[in-house]
Amino acid sequence: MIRAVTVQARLLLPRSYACQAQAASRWPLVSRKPSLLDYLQLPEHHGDMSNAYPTSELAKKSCVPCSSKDLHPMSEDSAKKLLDQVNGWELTTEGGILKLHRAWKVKNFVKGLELFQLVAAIAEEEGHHPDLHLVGWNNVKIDVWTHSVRGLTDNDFILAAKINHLKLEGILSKRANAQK
Ligand SMILES: C[C@H](O)[C@H](O)[C@H]1CNC2=NC(N)=NC(=O)C2=N1
Repeated sequence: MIRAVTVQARLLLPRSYACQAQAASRWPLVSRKPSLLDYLQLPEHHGDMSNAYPTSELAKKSCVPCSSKDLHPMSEDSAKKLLDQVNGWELTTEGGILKLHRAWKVKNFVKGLELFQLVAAIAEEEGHHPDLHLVGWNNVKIDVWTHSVRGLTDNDFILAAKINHLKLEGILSKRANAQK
């Protein structure tokens, strides 16, 4: 009985990637559900290393608690300087609040929810959460900002960089992304 409870608990609790890898290695391969690790990709080494390296550095960092008194919103200039480390993300301002924004077209509604699940696992691990939108059944939009300071902090760029390392081949609409 204890084993059954343990197994149930393992499936439900968010866990760090390393734990997940270890846990996944112990599961019978026959019916292993894809874990978050199946969707994580390390940045491939392209010819041009100009912005592959900084992004992986950013993605290796961890967010600090948003309740920290040392957290302050960064200026728009500071945010612009960090943008080249988070490919595909742009700055937007909504209600006077500076945010990071990115949009994807996914294969279908369920794949959009799968993407949300992958992002949620990172957010829970980091204690830092994005605003998730799934509109017109296959358009995912994600906004990232630090609510406690009503602006952008390093936490937001770390979260965006980690999201950028998700392997999304099976989730994104091939047609839409081929056009990019
Ligand atoms: C107590 C806990 O740190 C806060 O509620 C966290 C949760 N996740 C968060 N996520 C974001 N994006 N901003 C926050 O201010 C924030 N605060």
